[in-house]
Amino acid sequence: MRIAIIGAGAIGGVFAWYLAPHCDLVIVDQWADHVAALNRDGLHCERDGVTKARRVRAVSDPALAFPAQLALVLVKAHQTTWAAEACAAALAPDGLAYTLQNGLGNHEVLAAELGATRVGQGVTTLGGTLLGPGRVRHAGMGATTLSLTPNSAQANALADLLNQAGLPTSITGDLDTLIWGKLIVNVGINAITALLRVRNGVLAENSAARSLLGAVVTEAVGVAAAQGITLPYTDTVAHVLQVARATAANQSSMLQDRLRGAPTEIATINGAIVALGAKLGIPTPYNATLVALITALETSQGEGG
Ligand SMILES: NC(=O)C1=CN([C@@H]2O[C@H](COP(=O)(O)OP(=O)(O)OC[C@H]3O[C@@H](n4cnc5c(N)ncnc54)[C@H](OP(=O)(O)O)[C@@H]3O)[C@@H](O)[C@H]2O)C=CC1
Ligand SMILES: CC(C)(CO)C(=O)C(=O)O
Repeated sequence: MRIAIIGAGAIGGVFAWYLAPHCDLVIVDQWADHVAALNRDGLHCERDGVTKARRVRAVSDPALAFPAQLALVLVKAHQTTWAAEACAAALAPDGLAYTLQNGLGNHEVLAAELGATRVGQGVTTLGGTLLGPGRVRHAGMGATTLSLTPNSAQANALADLLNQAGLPTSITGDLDTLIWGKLIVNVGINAITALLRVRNGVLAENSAARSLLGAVVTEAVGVAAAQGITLPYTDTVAHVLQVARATAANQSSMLQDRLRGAPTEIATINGAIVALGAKLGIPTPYNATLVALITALETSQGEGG
């Protein structure tokens, strides 16, 4: 089976490293130095202090990945429009794209380009860090869950392949619970750690940060409830704090973006809560404030910010 990894940053790189010996894998990435290093030296993955390299094929032109049966979309949200076009060029006419990105709205961008019957969705709790061109760190093994839709046979084939490659994967028919379960963790942790410039564990230890996290998460729970979405845990704030403790030493992905001056995924995380809240008539002032602060930081670069 030919699989295209669209975006081999931190998490795309980890998926690529595990999948490489198990399928005909092609990495599609816009970062020319990364593509060159991958083709020249292989993909280096560090785990628990040990680094191993695997041979991979990487391309900048998505048409060179054609005809892929499956594309795993693992770019940051601001690159999803590019990823949708890359999928259209890389996929065989009956090929499917699966997005495992965080946040809301990426599925819709892909579906607008490919058609909803060619886009699946999932979440992953794997942890990854991009170390440099051709180099990633696998920061933690986690579960990946894929939607049964739009094609159960393809979903099962992909899950089998990922399990065979050593990445624990299951399938769900309840996509909303899956997506919102992960979204609310990111809503509670990412923007606050990025603003405070702290690792995740601080949110559980510091009482002021903890109560801010509680307020932000409670708004998101209200937005989920208003849509009839069942969350996968009963005490949502306690769950998010537990994730902050479990990933205490991590720099959240939004903090990492801020530290390297890259665009964040604020619009598809806290911004999605604000947009849906406005549509449903639910006030979300804490989330709106986080969106405004992160947006101000992003747009003040070069202005003494
Ligand atoms: N990292 C994680 O542990 C997890 C991430 N996710 C989600 O997966 C998706 C992808 O995230 P992630 O893999 O973290 O993204 P990364 O920030 O690691 O990489 C995304 C892209 O950023 C560009 N890039 C990164 N570093 C550099 C650099 N130093 N110089 C130039 N370009 C650079 C590359 O884009 P380009 O090719 O355009 O240059 C790269 O493909 C997101 O939706 C994220 O929320 C989900 C679960 C866990
Ligand atoms: C779970 C968490 C918060 C881990 O850092 C994450 O998904 C992220 O940083 O985006």
